[in-house]
Parts: sequence; C-alpha cells; structure tokens
Amino acid sequence: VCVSLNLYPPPLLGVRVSDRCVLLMAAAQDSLYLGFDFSTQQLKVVAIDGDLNVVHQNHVLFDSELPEFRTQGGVQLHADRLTVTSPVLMWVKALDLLLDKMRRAEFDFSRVRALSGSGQQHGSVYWRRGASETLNQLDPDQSLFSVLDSPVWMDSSSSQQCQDLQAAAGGALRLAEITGSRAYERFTGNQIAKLRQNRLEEFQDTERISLVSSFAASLFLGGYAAIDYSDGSGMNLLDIRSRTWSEICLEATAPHLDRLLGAPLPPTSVLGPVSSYFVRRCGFSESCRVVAFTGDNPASLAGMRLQQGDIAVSLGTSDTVFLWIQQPRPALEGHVFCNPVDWQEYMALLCFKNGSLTRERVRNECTGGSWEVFSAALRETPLGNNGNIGFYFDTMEITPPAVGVHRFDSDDTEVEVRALVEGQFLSRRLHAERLGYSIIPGTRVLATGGASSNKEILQVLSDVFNAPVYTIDLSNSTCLGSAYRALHGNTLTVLPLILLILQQYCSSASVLIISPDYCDLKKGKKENLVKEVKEKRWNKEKKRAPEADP
Ligand SMILES: Nc1ncnc2c1ncn2[C@@H]1O[C@H](COP(=O)(O)OP(=O)(O)O)[C@@H](O)[C@H]1O
Ligand SMILES: O=C(CO)[C@@H](O)[C@H](O)COP(=O)(O)O
Repeated sequence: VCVSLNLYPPPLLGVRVSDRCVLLMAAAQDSLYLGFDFSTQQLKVVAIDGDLNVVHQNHVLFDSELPEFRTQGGVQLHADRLTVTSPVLMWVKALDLLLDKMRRAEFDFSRVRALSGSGQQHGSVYWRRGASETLNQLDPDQSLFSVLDSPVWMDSSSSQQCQDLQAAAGGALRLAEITGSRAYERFTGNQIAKLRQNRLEEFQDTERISLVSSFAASLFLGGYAAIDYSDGSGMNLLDIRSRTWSEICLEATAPHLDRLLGAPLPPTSVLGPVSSYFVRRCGFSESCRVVAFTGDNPASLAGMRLQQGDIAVSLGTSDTVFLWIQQPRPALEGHVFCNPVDWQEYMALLCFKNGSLTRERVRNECTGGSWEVFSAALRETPLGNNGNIGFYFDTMEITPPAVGVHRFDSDDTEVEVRALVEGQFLSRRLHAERLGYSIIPGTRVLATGGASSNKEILQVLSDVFNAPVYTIDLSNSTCLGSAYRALHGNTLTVLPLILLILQQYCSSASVLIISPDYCDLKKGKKENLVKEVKEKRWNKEKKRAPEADP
C-alpha cells in the first residue's frame, strides 16, 4: 500500500512519504473501524479494516424486526397528519439487536480501534433528569427519556414556531444568513420550541437534548456526546460562521437552551473511549475510541469522496442533493451546513421528502410491488415520456413546499412510472441549479442510498442531469463515511482526510458508470449507451468518463 501511495506526487499536501508510512502503520491491518447509521427505516453498520476494505455489514429493519413499536417506514404519523415521530426506545433496542446479530456472525469487537456513526438529520432526543447517571447501563426499560416519541425530519407541524423564530431573527433571509437556512419545520430548534409550548412538564423534566446522531454517540460513550458542527447546522440554532450557538436563536427558542444542548464540537473530534458497558457486553477493547457522530447526509459526503464540481444525489428515504462548497451563500431555499470533513468549509444541501416512499407507492400501484417490473417500465418507455410529466407530492414537500399529485391524463402504468421518476429528477436538477449549481462538461453525479442500486433509475438520473452517474459498489455511503471518519478521527487528527481518499483510490472498488442516453426526442430514437465497468479503479474510471453533452 505504501508503494501505491507513492504513485502520487511527493509534494502532495506537503506530506512526506515517511509520514504516509507512519499513517498506514497507525491504521494497522488487524485494526477495524465501525460506522453506524441510525437512519429513518433502519439501523445499519459497516466495518472496514486499516486498508479501507469492507469486512462486515449488518442492519436491523425497524418495521419488520421490531414490530412491537408499530412504525411504518420507521416512523409514526400522528392524527393531524403533520406530526411525525419515532419511538426513541426503538433505536436503543435496535442497537441491542444489531450488536447481537454481529456477535452471532462472530464479529470480533476486540479489534475495533474506533467507531463513529450518523443519524437521520434534525430528529431530537430528550434525556430525563438523572439520565446521565444510568446512561452507561443502556437498559432500554429504564426511563432515560422525558419524551418517548422523538420528532423526526418528516415532521411539518411547527409552522407557527418557524414564523416566530424568523420574526425574532429579523426575517427569513437574516435567519438563513446566521444559521444557513430559513426556518424549516423539521429543524430541531423549531421542534424544541413546539415541545416547550405544548408539553411543558416533559420539557422541564429534560436535562439534555441530543440530535439522533449525538444520542447514538452518547449510548456508546455512556455519557452525553457533543453535537457536531455539521449536524448542528440543521437546527436553526447554530451560527454556521462562528460555529457557536446563536444567542438570538437560542433566546427565541427556549430559556437557557445552551445548557440543554452542550457546546458543539468539530465533527472530527474524538469524544472518548467506549463505555465499560460495551466492553463487558461485546468485548470491545477499553481503548476503542468514539469519534463524534454526525448527520447522515454529511457522513455520506465523507463516504462518497466528493470532489470540487461533483454533485451527490442520495436516494434514501428522502432524496437529497448535496455539494461541497467553500463559501456559504445561504438563500431562502436549501441549506448550508458546516462541512463534516474539513470543518472550516461547508456543504450545500437540498432535501426532498417525496423520494423513495413515493416511488414505493407508485411501484405498489402500477407494477405489483415489484422493483423488477418498475425497472422494466423505465426500460420500455422513451426518454421524455412523450411529453407526459408528473409531479408527485404525496405528503407536503420540503422543496418546494407543495402538496398533491399533478399529472397527465392517462392510465398507462409504464408511462406513470417514467413520469414519476423523470419528474422527481427534473425537480432535483431545477432546484440544484437555483442553488447555483451548473451542469458542465466533466460534471459527475455521484449516486447513493437504497434506490441507487436500481440501474434503470440511475439511467433516468443520468439522462435528466445529462451527465455520467457514478456509484460505488456499496450503496450505503453513509455507513462507509462513518467508518472512514472513525479511522480519520483515530489516526489522522493532524492530517487531512484526503490522504485516506487517495488510499481508497488505490484499492479496487467496483464502480458503475451510467452515461446519458443521447436521444433524438422528436423521433423517439433511443441509443442505449449504458456502460457498466466493474472491478476498475475509481481514478481510471474518472479519466474515461464520457463528457456530458452540452
Ligand atoms: N431496487 C430498488 N429500486 C428502487 N428503490 C429501492 C430499491 N431497493 C431499495 N430501494 C429503496 O431504498 C429505500 C431505503 O433506502 P436507504 O438508503 O436504506 O434508506 P434510509 O437510510 O433512509 O433508511 C427504500 O425505501 C426503497 O424504496
Ligand atoms: O431531512 C433530511 C436532510 O435535511 C433527511 O435527509 C434526513 O437526514 C433523513 O435521511 P434519510 O433517512 O432519508 O437518509
């Protein structure tokens, strides 16, 4: 591995070859690094070794493996159809179950040098007074939490609190200037304000508020984990330039809120060793470190190794589009978060609520619940769908704030499938361009998330963006990014993550490239230029990638 690293120009980032060897020795081969993801529908884990090879993967699906919590897609929709929560005990139990599954698969916890993770963004967890004393026992039956139903990112019930916060901050744009986003219902500060107004007793019984990410880190630490700058940017509370809580926003949300939140920290912080509970329960080494957990989209940015000019499209429960940016230019649409890899830089993100769940609904109604038939419908229909465009907002959308299904007059199920997917990706592109992104020759679209395993969906993505789409063989870049961050936090506290990235380029990853269909829309002619290249090195693929047709 040292030899392959030497292929890169020696002056790179001013790091000497000897330093690189030290770096690699530090990430010794028998060491393992864990990345967890507490996402909307499941808890996932990936283990990598010191060479960044994936050596173990596992998951727990909330709906089917923990049916006692009666969730649908990992959440509970309340009667007002706006409030959406998840049972916090379900997440605790899921971790218990996942660790059991790993043990049954003979995963060797004693080799884990560091772990990190991510959580669905914006969700909040409320720890009851006195919880810090029992936290290191992790017994799900204990009453650790003052609020059992955690608000999650799908919630849109805090419109009044959003208006109040914007008024206090001096308007929507001013709030965006401070926190990176105008007020959004799902953002944690507005959820906290709503809880304080509607459930004062539970609020007063709370000693600490965590994000889903810092809650998960707290379980591993056996003590309260800091909120990291990157996930903290999704709260409408953090000043994204000073990286401290904004006084104006705190005051408008709840009194003495800074005490409940704790001080935010850089996403690469090492928080401490894993708790003695996990040492006893799983056989973790006492020296295994917990690196700050972050939001699932920031973790995904780390896992996808985004480069300048790339655009990432995550097709998880939500669809998100994100970019690495240097300077924040917050606007009334979209979000600017602190960057999870280089905490002095930023990332821009757009979130679309009607993503995979809407595709699943149309799959169930039009193609008998089969992704194969859904894919076949995309193959059988022409690009452009003969002009049949649809916009499908089953629930109140985030970008744009709209609801309802707006479609053409036809009952053809194949046409419906293409209209849905093309409409979704047209919207992703349109809003990305409004955010300032331009599709130019050389643009790479990096796809991830559950639906990125579907080649026909990726073909539509490539056609609509008129750019090649790349994906790694593991559609789960969030967990992978968390495992990279664990290694980074553990061994590279003074060296940039980019070294890891270069190392990854040297290993052979399966890369799938899909290039746009060049198609004469008038004639409906379709030349299928899908190219699959497997077992190739990512850097070689980059050189060969076909340029987008301007
Ligand atoms: N073959 C497929 N084609 C299209 N979508 C798929 C396919 N397989 C899984 N999905 C979608 O992936 C989604 C889950 O993605 P994932 O990234 O695991 O979500 P999350 O991290 O939010 O829990 C499911 O809701 C499902 O609709
Ligand atoms: O709200 C957002 C981003 O702002 C969502 O992207 C959540 O972070 C949920 O992520 P997934 O479970 O869909 O990956």
